[in-house]
Amino acid sequence: MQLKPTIFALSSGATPSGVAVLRLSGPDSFSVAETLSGHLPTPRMAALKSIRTRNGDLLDRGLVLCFPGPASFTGEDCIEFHLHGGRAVVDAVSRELLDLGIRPAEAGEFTKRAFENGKLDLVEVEGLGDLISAETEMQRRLAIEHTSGGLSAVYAGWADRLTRARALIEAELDFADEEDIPGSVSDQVWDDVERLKADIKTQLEATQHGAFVRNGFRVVISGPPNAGKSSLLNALAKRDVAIVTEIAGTTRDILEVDLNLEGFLVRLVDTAGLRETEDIVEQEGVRRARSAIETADLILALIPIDSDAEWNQTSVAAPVLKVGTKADLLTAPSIGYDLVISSKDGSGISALIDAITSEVRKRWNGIAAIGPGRLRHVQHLKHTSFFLEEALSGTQLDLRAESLRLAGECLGRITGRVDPDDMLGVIFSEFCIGK
Ligand SMILES: Nc1nc2c(ncn2[C@@H]2O[C@H](COP(=O)(O)OP(=O)(O)OP(=O)(O)O)[C@@H](O)[C@H]2O)c(=O)[nH]1
Ligand SMILES: [K+]
Ligand SMILES: [Mg+2]
Repeated sequence: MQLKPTIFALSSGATPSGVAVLRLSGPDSFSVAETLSGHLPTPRMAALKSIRTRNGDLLDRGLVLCFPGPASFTGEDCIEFHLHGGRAVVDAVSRELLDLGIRPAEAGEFTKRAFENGKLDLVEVEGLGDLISAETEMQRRLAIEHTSGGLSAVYAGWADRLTRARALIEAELDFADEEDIPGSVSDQVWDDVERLKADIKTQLEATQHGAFVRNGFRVVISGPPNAGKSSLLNALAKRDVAIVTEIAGTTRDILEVDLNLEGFLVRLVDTAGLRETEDIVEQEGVRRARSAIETADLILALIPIDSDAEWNQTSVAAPVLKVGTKADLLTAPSIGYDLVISSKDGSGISALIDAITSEVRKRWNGIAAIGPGRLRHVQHLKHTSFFLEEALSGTQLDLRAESLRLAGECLGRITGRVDPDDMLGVIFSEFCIGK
């Protein structure tokens, strides 16, 4: 293992806090920890220690843990100091570490080392990032799947199948004249490649679905100017996020507020009122509003119940809820709306939240499996299946084998491990070529 500089960082949240965890990783971790806190405890066992400067001044008393590499998070020797979580305490110990030649870690540097030392693959790294930033229960569940290696194992299994297929095809190419190679392994290989392609198609769909858990279910609030869109956003957010005035054309930028509905991230999007206008700032607002509608999972089409405006955006893909607004202004029954609300007196708001939640559920129930929802995975999976199709439809065996190789490479990019040398091992285990 290549030796890198020793780094440290505050790994717990912002100070002040009950406990602050300072983490060190790298070849000098143990010697530095010994300088500060004396004899190190048994690996992975916490010990209460006095932490002192080199002059013997007491900085704090706290727990010290050591994790010898490679069985540590980063794969390097690691130390954790569990200090009292005061800013001055953390600063004093950090200063001492700097004086001892340890440098502050860059963002993600511990995880980067874990990846470089083979402790985590890219899928697990992404899962870890998602887990740390997870705000809803569904995001947590999705992320924990991907940190614990479940998905990596699926990809690794596919990579193995591809490697095997390629090895068999190349063996057929190389040793076609020899007698002890089974007549035609091709049929069996291509059957499996066909199955793999189907598996990847399923995974691709699941991965695209994951975007909805990871990035949120986008609910776009649309309608004519002054429909009460920003008022509704504020009512749902329970705070004054958007400017509300009686002037038509108040909102121009896209405004987003996140809600957590039954464990799902729901992203509410307030938009400019749709109308023809000479004002170039408002024109840009309307353009943004239209593009928000195109990426919506659900559209709330707001129309004041005392107006004769209509929702006429016909070519949208997402489901549309027609919401009559300003219900407090009219007592007569209103028809033609899915729901009627008043942001002023709050009527209908909880029914609207129920309706949004039920749309989220509907969407969720239509999903058989869920993947990480990352564009990177989607792209690599698409490329993989492109090359599988090339391999399946090709006529020349050597070119088909090359397509399998390219497919394997695309798959390998997902986990960050492209393993070209796996080939020989498989060839030798399948055939006794050397005899
Ligand atoms: N009586 C009543 N007035 C409302 C209600 N909701 C909004 N308004 C008023 O309608 C006007 C427009 O509200 P906004 O929330 O700014 O409407 P908007 O759709 O965001 O308007 P633009 O951003 O200009 O497109 C304001 O004067 C609000 O106070 C409501 O439920 N009842
Ligand atoms: K307005
Ligand atoms: Mg507005």
